[in-house]
Amino acid sequence: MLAETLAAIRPADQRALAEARAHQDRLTKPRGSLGALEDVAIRLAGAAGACPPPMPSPAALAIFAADHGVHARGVSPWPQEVTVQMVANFLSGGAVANAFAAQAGVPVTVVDVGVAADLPDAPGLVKRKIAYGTADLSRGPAMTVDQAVRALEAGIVVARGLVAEGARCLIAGDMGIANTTASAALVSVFTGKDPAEVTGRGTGIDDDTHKRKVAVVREALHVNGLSHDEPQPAGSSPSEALRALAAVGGFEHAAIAGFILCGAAARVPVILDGVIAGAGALAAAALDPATTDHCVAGHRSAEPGHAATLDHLRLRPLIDLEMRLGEGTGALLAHPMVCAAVRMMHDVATFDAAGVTEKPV
Ligand SMILES: O=C(O)c1ccc[n+]([C@@H]2O[C@H](COP(=O)([O-])O)[C@@H](O)[C@H]2O)c1
Ligand SMILES: Cc1cc2nc[nH]c2cc1C
Repeated sequence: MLAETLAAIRPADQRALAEARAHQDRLTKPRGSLGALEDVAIRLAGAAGACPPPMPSPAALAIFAADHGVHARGVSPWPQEVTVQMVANFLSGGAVANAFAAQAGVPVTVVDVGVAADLPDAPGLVKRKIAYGTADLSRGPAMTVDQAVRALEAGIVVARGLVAEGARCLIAGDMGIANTTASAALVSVFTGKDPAEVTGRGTGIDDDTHKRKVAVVREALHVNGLSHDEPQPAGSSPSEALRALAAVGGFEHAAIAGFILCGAAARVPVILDGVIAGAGALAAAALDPATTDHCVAGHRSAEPGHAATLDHLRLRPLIDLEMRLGEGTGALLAHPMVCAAVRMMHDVATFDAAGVTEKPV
């Protein structure tokens, strides 16, 4: 299923990109006056291979939840059971993601890919547990390659299902206590930045804990034979990318990578959230660099590894509100902006059609 998905991914269509740029310039507004929104509209035209691109609506949010063996190293101030408790909160509609999703009119699916507890069946819950949390990435590989592939495929299956139900925009969210440690390790490996530059304070840690967290990320790279000095060259070796993802990632990172790959293969745009979704996108891009052409950066998280991620992927975030929650919240806020950008391509009159005089050249 992974190979089939990778084989279906195409880069941005150059003709649609050129057509979209030319169309933008004929619309009744000064050229460039919509700033980054113009880039989003053009980007989605390239991704869809059509100008104007289809409306990225309705959207669907999937929150991938999992636990992390590295929690035992004291890298998060929160107890591990908060992951399963927040899953219950998502399912009963009480989390921030639910409020933002309701505001944006987006349905929420929660996917258990590795929560360290058994979950009862519930509407809105997809059960694809690979294991009860990863192994401690600072002592050895967090996942086997087989587990990583199964998590990637869980993300693909979820994305396929949402697209089959009519979603025309996918939003990737996450939940997993300690997952900013795995994110930092992935960001370091895939961008080549030193762990000290890309390891942040996650849910909020003091200076001593932050020092320990950086050391844990360094150990994780060392023990797994990975180096930030030799980042996985994007796409040049999918098997090395997969090994790196398995070694220092989490089940939710792998599932998010699969979710993004499936969106790209189906030509359905994916709005990325914060550093966890970003780390998943780095892994997806390392498996096939064309994947990024189908992604929009919803926001920039306060987590330092996220800025490094967006720079590496050459993605410009739509929103920067110093948020660092995850769950898909930043991407949900960006969705109406992405829709507005595309609607502009459909609805705005050209200078010719509206009889508005163009600026003399
Ligand atoms: O999305 C982000 O950029 C982000 C930044 C910091 C924290 N989080 C969330 O906080 C949790 C992980 O934080 P921590 O400190 O336990 O590693 C996890 O559930 C994430 O969704 C998310
Ligand atoms: C309460 C809480 C909610 C979250 N949502 C995403 N990560 C989270 C981490 C905590 C601790």
